[in-house]
Amino acid sequence: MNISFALRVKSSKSVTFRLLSDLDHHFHPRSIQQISSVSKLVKPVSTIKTSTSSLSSLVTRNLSTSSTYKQAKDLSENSVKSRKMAPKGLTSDERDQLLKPLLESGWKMDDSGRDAIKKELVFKDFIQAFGFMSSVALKAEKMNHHPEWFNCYNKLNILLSSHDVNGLSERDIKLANFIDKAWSQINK
Ligand SMILES: C[C@H](O)[C@H](O)[C@H]1CNC2=NC(N)=NC(=O)C2=N1
Repeated sequence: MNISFALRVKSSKSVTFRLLSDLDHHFHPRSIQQISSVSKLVKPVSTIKTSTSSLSSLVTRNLSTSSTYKQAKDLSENSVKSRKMAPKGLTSDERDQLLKPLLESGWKMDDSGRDAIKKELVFKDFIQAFGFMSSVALKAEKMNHHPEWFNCYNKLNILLSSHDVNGLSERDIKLANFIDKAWSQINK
């Protein structure tokens, strides 16, 4: 009588062991020895399966309830949020690439020592100046980034800097470019 049994090994291919027995159904000692050495090496798939699933549920159960896990989770979420939210100033590369063209088109570095840019615009009259200010104001509000400006009749002095980084940021570049584009439309 021959007995065969299958064991699923890592490659998930089942390996069949055929146990040979002699006529009076005694298993050859070699077969017994073979089974015991193999069975020590490989757990039956069902055991592996149940242990894996119970292990994973055990881990999940522990993880989700442990306060350390929760703290770690909150910390990582906050750090992602804070990384997203943290305002940053202009890098030196950005100053070369983004600020330089503005300085060549009439913007000047503020001479009070602040890291800020300024520009004076002269309009036909007060109404044109105020209308321009209104269009810039809408953009500033939308960006949540506001100019510091002074208007006297048809003159408008604009200063841009980012209070939250105490200096120039990409938001100032963006608003300055918007202002230049709006100015060019008035002076077509
Ligand atoms: C509370 C409000 O969102 C902040 O003060 C915004 C508003 N507008 C701003 N404008 C400017 N220029 N810099 C800022 O840092 C800034 N921050």
